[in-house]
Amino acid sequence: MDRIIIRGGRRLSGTVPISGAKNAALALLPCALLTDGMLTLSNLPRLADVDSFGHLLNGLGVSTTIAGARQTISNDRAMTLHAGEIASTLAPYDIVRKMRASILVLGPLLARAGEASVSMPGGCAIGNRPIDLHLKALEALGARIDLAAGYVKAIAPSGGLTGGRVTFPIVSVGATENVLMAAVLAKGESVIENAAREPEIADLCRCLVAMGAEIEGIGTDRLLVQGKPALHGADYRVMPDRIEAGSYACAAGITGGDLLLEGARAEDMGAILSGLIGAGLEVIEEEEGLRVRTNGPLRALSLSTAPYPAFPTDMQAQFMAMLALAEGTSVLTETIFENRYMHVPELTRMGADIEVHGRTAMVRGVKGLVGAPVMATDLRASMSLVLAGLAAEGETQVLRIYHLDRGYERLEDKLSAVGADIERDGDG
Ligand SMILES: CC(=O)N[C@H]1[C@@H](OP(=O)(O)OP(=O)(O)OC[C@H]2O[C@@H](n3ccc(=O)[nH]c3=O)[C@H](O)[C@@H]2O)O[C@H](CO)[C@@H](O)[C@@H]1O
Ligand SMILES: C=C(OP(=O)(O)O)C(=O)O
Repeated sequence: MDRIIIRGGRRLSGTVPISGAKNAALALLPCALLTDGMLTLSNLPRLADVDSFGHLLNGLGVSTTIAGARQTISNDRAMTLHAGEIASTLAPYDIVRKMRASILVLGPLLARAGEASVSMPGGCAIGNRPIDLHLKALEALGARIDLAAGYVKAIAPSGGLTGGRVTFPIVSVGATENVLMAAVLAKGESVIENAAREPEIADLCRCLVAMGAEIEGIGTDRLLVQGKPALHGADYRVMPDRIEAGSYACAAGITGGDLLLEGARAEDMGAILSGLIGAGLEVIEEEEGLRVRTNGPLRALSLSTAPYPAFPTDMQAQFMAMLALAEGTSVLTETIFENRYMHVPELTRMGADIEVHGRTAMVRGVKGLVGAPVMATDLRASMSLVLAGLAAEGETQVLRIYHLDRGYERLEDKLSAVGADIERDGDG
């Protein structure tokens, strides 16, 4: 198993190309199931999750062809997906357990093929992560759902799904995406209230519209969908990854650096940028992207995660690493996932002073961190350890980096190019 070795203490400066967004790509890929036309997705990041999703779709009868792959650091990979027919409606445990987002084939399969059997994703390191809201929303469109032997078995009525009203009791990104992809092929009108407003949902909506769907309220918490009998193929470019961009912004902050995040979009990153500015960084919108640079010492701040447009849970761990070196005490509150502080004991081993009480973490800034072998159990926690390693004195080894490969494209290449001393080693 690979490990990442970082010798810290170098100031980062230069340009980091921001890849297509993992969380947008994982919602766009299943759109291929909604049409017998060709869907071409460009700016698709090279990530383990994207590959896994491709394999999942192949098993359902979707052909996937990579086009325009340029072997350069600035990613521009396109994939053409074609589901002439749905060959299978089964999403097996072996793939779903690797990638929770596999549940996003449920809505499209039901809508197009009238049935689906998808392994229950189960919990994961950051929390319990139930799928009850996905299932209730699909039931509101007429689906009959049974849980048996670890699988969700869903069947549409004989005439297909019908439009319905869905009011989510809490905001769920995945459940909003699933019901949206079902509603675009349901008969009649659907209303989705308290929909998630994450930019990745708007990206999904825009792709569906390009495929012939009719959706009003894009970017708001009330989506109105007029179902269509069929959708057609389209070409769509995946939005830039705001979480990857935010992570590299923290790399600039923690190393006292100056990075141009090429392709990053300020309009998707309001709360992240406010957090960076609150921590004492300078953020400048430039033609090519966002420049983030240090402007004096890092400052403590208080952050609470919540659904978009508030501060994203997917940035909490990276900010915590950066704030571990800020002047003063920061208070971070995690309101989305019940177990998203697994980086804390590892950061503490590197010299951070962090105390967790329930959902709140008190981060008392320290003068410096010290390199150590560390291990994390999820994607963003792993990134927080990489960030800590970039600033730490001496060598940090990050183990179990398969988590990083799920969500950060060419991490070592991108960081080396801006001055980090980082390498991947094959024996971790
Ligand atoms: C692939 C993808 O896009 N993943 C993102 C997506 O995950 P995901 O879509 O899984 O997250 P949700 O927005 O659904 O989860 C939000 C909260 O709702 C709860 N919940 C969710 C569904 C449900 O049926 N029942 C229920 O109780 C969850 O346990 C969690 O506490 O949004 C999260 C919150 O922004 C991000 O951290 C993930 O990176
Ligand atoms: C939690 C995340 O992803 P997923 O929902 O795919 O586990 C993430 O991207 O931080």
